[in-house]
Amino acid sequence: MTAKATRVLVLNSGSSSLKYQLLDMGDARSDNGSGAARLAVGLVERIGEATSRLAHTPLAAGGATRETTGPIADHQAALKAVADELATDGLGLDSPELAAIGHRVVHGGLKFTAPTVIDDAVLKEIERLVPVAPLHNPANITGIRTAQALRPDLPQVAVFDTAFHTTMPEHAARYAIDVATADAHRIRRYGFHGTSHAYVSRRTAELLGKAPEDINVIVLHLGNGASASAVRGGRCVDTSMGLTPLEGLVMGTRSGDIDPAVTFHLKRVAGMSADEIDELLNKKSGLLGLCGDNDMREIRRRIDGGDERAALAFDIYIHRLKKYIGAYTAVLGKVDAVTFTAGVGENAAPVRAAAVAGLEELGMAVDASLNAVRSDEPRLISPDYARVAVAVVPTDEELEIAQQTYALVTA
Ligand SMILES: Nc1ncnc2c1ncn2[C@@H]1O[C@H](COP(=O)(O)OP(=O)(O)O)[C@@H](O)[C@H]1O
Ligand SMILES: CC(=O)OP(=O)(O)O
Ligand SMILES: [Mg+2]
Repeated sequence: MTAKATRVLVLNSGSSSLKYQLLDMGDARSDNGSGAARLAVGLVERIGEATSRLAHTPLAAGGATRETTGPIADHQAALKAVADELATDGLGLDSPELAAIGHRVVHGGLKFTAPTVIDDAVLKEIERLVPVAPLHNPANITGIRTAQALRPDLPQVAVFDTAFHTTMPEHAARYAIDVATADAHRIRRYGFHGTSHAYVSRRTAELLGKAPEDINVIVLHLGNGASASAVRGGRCVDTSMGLTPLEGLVMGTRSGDIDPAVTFHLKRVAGMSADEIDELLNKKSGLLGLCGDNDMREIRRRIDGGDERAALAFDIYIHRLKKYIGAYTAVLGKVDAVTFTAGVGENAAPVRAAAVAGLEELGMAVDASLNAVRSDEPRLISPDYARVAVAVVPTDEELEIAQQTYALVTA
């Protein structure tokens, strides 16, 4: 590596999307107080459909967003299109300034507790975990293989969603099922969105002017996938997702918690196969299954227009969220902050207001005018008198992945 190689490309491959950022980790023009400068950011969405869309913003080259629409068949084609966009701005993947490529990998099992340079053995292990992250690990693997083909000489680093949760105590990580069966098949609660929970809990401490070691935080990561975590002194002690990203909160298309007997019932009574039930619970449930829409913006529009199905879906979503706030208050004993993050948590003021409504006895409240403020900055939305701070902290998985990747390859 030359002394000039200070850039990191971060790839966050979702089931049907690819988010990316190119960052300069040694640039004084930091735009986020981290010592890192964003050179380009973008998103490819609806991969595999006829209406794929690539939105690319070359921040280093003037900043105007370029949009391209048209079919992008798979994650390999998506990454190639992104590489072309970057090359147009003189930020191509062939640059000698690129130090590494950092990949979000959703399931790392128990083996990976820290960022890891990817070799054949690491890739094999990520492949072995596909059955427990069927929507995510395959996309992550395609991203890694495509990036390796484009820059075989560069270190590729995996940053795992599961890593932050490996501190969970056994009593939170184990399911109450036969131990021999669980151990034989590595069935336990792993948790996901860990990079976000780690980043957001740390930023919450900063917002409160405290050290992460000195506070307890409940983080509510509400995106298309959604999860809650209980963080004591900077370490995760419980989280709502489990063996797979299906457990826990109501999500865009996933059911979250259900009685496991629903699955046998569907098999025995409705004659559904395991794959059909998997598809039902992961892709046709949650808000989408309840009301036909998975985007919270659309659901709020429908509620404002008097739509009762949308209102019931919203109420079910909020009821589950409230249960987890209560549960994690009990797990932590003392809560210093409840922090909302990700697409819904950062943008949907009605979700924040409804989730915290009626929790005054727990010391939690939301100030309506603070909650209505739109901002990209971390901020408090609780009134001064509230014992527990309620905060909105925009997540930045890409920055966190870039920092962990750069630290590893420059160590
Ligand atoms: N202005 C907004 N108001 C309400 N919800 C929003 C808004 N913007 C985005 N969202 C919600 O955020 C979701 C996407 O969140 P995001 O964290 O980007 O998810 P993911 O990373 O899982 O794709 C959308 O599906 C939508 O429901
Ligand atoms: C793990 C997970 O659910 O990720 P996402 O929210 O990106 O789907
Ligand atoms: Mg996400």
